[in-house]
Amino acid sequence: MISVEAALEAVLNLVAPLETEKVALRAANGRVLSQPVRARRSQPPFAASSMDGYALRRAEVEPDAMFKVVGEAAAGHGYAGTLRAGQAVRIFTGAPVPEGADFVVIQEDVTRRGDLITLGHSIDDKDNIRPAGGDFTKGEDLTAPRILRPADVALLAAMNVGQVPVTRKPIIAILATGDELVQPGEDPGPDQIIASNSYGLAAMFEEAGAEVRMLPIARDTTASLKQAFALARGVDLIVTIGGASVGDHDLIAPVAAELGMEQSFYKVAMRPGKPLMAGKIGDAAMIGLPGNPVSAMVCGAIFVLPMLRRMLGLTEVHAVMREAPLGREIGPNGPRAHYMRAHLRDGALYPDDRQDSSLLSVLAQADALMIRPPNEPARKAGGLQKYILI
Ligand SMILES: Nc1nc2c(c(=O)[nH]1)N[C@H]1C(S)=C(S)[C@@H](COP(=O)(O)OP(=O)(O)OC[C@H]3O[C@@H](n4cnc5c(N)ncnc54)[C@H](O)[C@@H]3O)O[C@H]1N2
Ligand code: MOO
Repeated sequence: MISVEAALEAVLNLVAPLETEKVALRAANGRVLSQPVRARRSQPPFAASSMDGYALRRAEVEPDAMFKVVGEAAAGHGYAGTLRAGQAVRIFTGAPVPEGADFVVIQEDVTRRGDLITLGHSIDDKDNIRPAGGDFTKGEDLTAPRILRPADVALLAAMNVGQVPVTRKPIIAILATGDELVQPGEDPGPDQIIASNSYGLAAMFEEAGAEVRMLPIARDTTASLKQAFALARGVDLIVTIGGASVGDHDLIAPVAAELGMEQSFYKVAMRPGKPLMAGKIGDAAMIGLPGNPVSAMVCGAIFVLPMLRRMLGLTEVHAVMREAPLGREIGPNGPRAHYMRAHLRDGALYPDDRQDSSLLSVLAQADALMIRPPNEPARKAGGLQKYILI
């Protein structure tokens, strides 16, 4: 049995960043920008008014000063001429500030009669002009790698970038095994249950940027498993669920070995998740998750998501570790690191009383996995406890 840390290092060594593809800006949200992208223009491209009012010369601003309105500048339609002494140009938000002007008086501070304006008595010092390139300048980079958020998409659009270089989506095959399993919506026999893990894991991986190929459920026979593995050809990562333990029907390890799997480890000092295995089958990485639903989901979060992030070319691949005070006392931990389903209440962490690895209802209600190191002694409430959000 190896430690969680050693297992994490081993699974990360099984994968590498994938190649770049270009996608249309409309398809870029949530993808990982793989290379820096250069702004193709400055924004704003010209000094622009930030208010509706009158453009004129700052040096001429004083109470009761009068100006002649000689034209108009609107967004998309600038004033072609040059402003001279005693002149003003009617201007609107977003319009280019005319040559010769360096100040915009908001219209609330002006009285207009015909084409003459008179300034009021309390004009702000602020020029109401956004300088050219004040947001970004041509040639400036949006740095990579980063997961593109809606704000990044807006920025890329403003930079006039229509095609975005992103990391190709990792393709993950999910292979559930077990005679007891049927798909949701089917009619289970009296000894059967629904293959819930595949759906939870698919959702988890897709949310993190993978393309998931859901394989048919393999029966507990060598032939059925081999058939399912064959359907996984060409994927980047094969995730098996169940059949990982030591029972007579736990066939993942022997079948994977027959298919040429180079195993990097089997069994991790972690709870839940002990019978985890990982390795390579041909060019694909493979990770075998335990079948218990909570074990599968916890191992998905702790091991598969970091693998996925590495494939996506991200540099921060590990789950974000946080700390909060423990809300109640807890007994001593056993020899495996314990990933306990916990609730966050008023900033403190309360582990659920029920920690059996079959309880999806408890997992679904939990906010966090609090992480206890192996053999940790009993602890009182109040001390800081490490956790990750789920
Ligand atoms: N003698 C021992 N027995 C077990 C040990 C052990 O060390 N010695 N380890 C236990 C631990 S810990 C775990 S975890 C499980 C893992 O076993 P497997 O990975 O072989 O999983 P299965 O036996 O196939 O299934 C366990 C459990 O999960 C249900 N299951 C399986 N797949 C799915 C799925 N896709 N969706 C929903 N539920 C699923 C399955 O019906 C079983 O109830 O082994 C312990 N045993
Ligand atoms: O490790 Mo098992 O995953 O404790 O239920």
